[in-house]
Amino acid sequence: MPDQPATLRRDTIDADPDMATLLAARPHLRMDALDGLLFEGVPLQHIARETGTPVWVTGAGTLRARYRRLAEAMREAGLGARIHYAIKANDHLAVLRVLAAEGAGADVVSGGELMRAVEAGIAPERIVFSGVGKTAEEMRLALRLGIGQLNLESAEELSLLSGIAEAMGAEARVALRVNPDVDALTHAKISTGKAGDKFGIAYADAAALYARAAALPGIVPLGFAVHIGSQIATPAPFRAAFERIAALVARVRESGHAVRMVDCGGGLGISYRDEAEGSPRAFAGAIAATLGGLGLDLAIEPGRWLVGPSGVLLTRVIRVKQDGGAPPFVVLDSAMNDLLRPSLYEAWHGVVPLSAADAAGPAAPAHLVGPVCETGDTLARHRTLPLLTDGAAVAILDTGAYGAVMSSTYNARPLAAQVLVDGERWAVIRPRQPVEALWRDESVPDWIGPASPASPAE
Ligand SMILES: Cc1ncc(COP(=O)(O)O)c(C=O)c1O
Ligand SMILES: N[C@@H](CCCC[NH3+])C(=O)O
Repeated sequence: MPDQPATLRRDTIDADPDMATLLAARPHLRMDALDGLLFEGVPLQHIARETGTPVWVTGAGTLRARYRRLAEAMREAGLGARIHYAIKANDHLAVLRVLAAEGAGADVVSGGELMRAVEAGIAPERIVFSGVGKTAEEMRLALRLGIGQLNLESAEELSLLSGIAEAMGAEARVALRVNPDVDALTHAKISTGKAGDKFGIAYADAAALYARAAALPGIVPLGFAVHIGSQIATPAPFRAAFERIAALVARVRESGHAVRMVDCGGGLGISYRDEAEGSPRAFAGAIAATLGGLGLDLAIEPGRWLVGPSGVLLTRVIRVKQDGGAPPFVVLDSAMNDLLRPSLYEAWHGVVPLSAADAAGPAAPAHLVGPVCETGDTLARHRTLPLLTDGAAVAILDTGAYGAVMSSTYNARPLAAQVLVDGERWAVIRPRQPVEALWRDESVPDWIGPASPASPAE
């Protein structure tokens, strides 16, 4: 009889793909005999030494190359689809600027993201505002700025927006986000298009709501939007969702309403370990096969696929804590407050030493954990990794999406520095947060009084 549930007893070690295999799949990374791990043209050990660790590194050249691959796949499929980068994945102004220079618009989910996108120079008419909880204030801001489109997720939101637009004498260009009830075949926490998920308007209600939107003051219905989830590896779920949207478009048009556009959302997955990377061609093919011949303006909202592989997190070993005969705990100077994905989704990220000197021996079982006071504070658990000793520096791969943006300062850990690499150049794009910044905006009411000089027992 097991004395604990199986999930708690897990002690098997997953074999990591070898480093050569990991690097071969990532053309922006290369191990050089002299300079160690190069990101584009920059030795990562220089960055780790000069800025300290942990530090997030993003590659501008890599971002551009990925954007171009995606845009090319859309063109090849005969789709003039606009690309609205989902800035939640990585909203640093420099990242936004690099992608905007390539022609990207933005998909935002808050007033803050809207203001960030505008601050980065993205024209408001190239911005789409999604999300289930837009406030009246955010709607006013969007209309005041002249946003391109609001993707609405409920009848309640539609009524509110109509009233606000009418009062402002504005016209809100709107798409209805539909929940197609399709299984995205991804992690349950990042599935968004199944009935019961909080996102989108129930498929059965969408046609009637569109007709209502057409009759409401201040509302210009453009079409529909769909986004079924994130980290989707195969085209089948996309295709299933787009087929349902195509049927909806036909039905709504038959009833006499114009449908001009469909926003096909994001969700294209990347290869973290050895899974297949989501294919832009297959994604574009799924759109073309279902929505391509309908005379629609098309748009997509990719996040992870563009930025995920374009970033790494550099971190250093504080100490190796032996655990009897069990795999040691390699305690890093980064933690779940920096990179939350492994703790939140048991996500797997590749780990590569920054140079030969950072690997003290052949691969051995280990758990890579952070210093945060949580058992779940793990970055790479149950792994076989090159032998890491105190002071060794490693890169945690594919952290460009949902990495720095999901950081917190839990355990009074300041936000890590950020660096942008571009070919052989690099620059700090956000310094490490000074620890004093953590309490700079806090105040203690006068009536609380000073701290006691000694404890009551003394
Ligand atoms: C509405 C919407 N669009 C786009 C995205 C971007 O998704 P991904 O990063 O998986 O491409 C998301 C996040 O899941 C989203 O909620
Ligand atoms: N944060 C998630 C993705 C959420 C996508 C946004 N709806 C991840 O890291 O995988």
